[in-house]
Amino acid sequence: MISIALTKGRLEKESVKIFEACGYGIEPLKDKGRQLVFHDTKKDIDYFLVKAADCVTYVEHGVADVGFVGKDTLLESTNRYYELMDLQIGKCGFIVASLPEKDPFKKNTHVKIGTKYPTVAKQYFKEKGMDVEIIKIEGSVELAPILGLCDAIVDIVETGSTLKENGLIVFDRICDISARVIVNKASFRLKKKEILELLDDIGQVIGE
Ligand SMILES: Nc1ncnc2c1ncn2[C@@H]1O[C@H](COP(=O)(O)OP(=O)(O)OP(=O)(O)O)[C@@H](O)[C@H]1O
Ligand SMILES: O=P(O)(O)OC[C@H]1O[C@H](OP(=O)(O)OP(=O)(O)O)[C@H](O)[C@@H]1O
Repeated sequence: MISIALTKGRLEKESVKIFEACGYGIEPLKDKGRQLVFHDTKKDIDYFLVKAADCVTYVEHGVADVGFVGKDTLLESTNRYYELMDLQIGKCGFIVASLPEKDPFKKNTHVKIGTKYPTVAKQYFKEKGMDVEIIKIEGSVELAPILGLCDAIVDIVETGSTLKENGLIVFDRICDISARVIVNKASFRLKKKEILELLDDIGQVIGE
């Protein structure tokens, strides 16, 4: 038996599609109501639906053998797991953005960056040789430079419509993001055959 922690929300539907394409018995997840634990109707697999950061926690603690989670979340976490596959779903990117007149790279004084991703932001500006103040924000990050909480933001962009509708522009693209398969280190030793089979099945449907 293996257990898989799936990130609920944006990655959920596309994750379910992958298991469907693999021919797994994932139907219970398609009509789930408020249920959070599911057993595959064809394979010996349990699925849990969790928030992104918790997906990493469950995998690190070995409660889930495998996790499907965005690279954005992994970049903010520790790395006490194996990252074994790019699922090619949940594609988006990290950017630095602000109002056109608030270019953070042209400011000579103290620069404040609002973000849900402090580790990524800190690392990025450190590499640029800029000593910035990071202000942690939990959501609606685009509001922060508009209201004057910060000079610029580090956030996720997918279609670009949130930035556009709020009058913000991109000053730099930090990196691409997509969902990854992570695996608990001990599980990979103890359940290697089952996990490799799973990765092989997924790899075939996503064309890796
Ligand atoms: N436009 C996007 N905005 C945010 N995340 C996206 C986007 N497109 C893909 N993703 C991916 O989907 C994952 C889950 O995002 P989702 O918004 O569902 O949850 P969240 O970031 O934890 O936010 P919330 O606190 O609103 O649940 C992200 O970690 C990221 O990898
Ligand atoms: O480029 P787009 O397609 O417009 O997507 C980007 C937006 O999506 C995310 O926010 P989310 O919807 O997760 O809400 P949040 O503000 O609660 O983080 C992200 O933080 C951006 O605000």
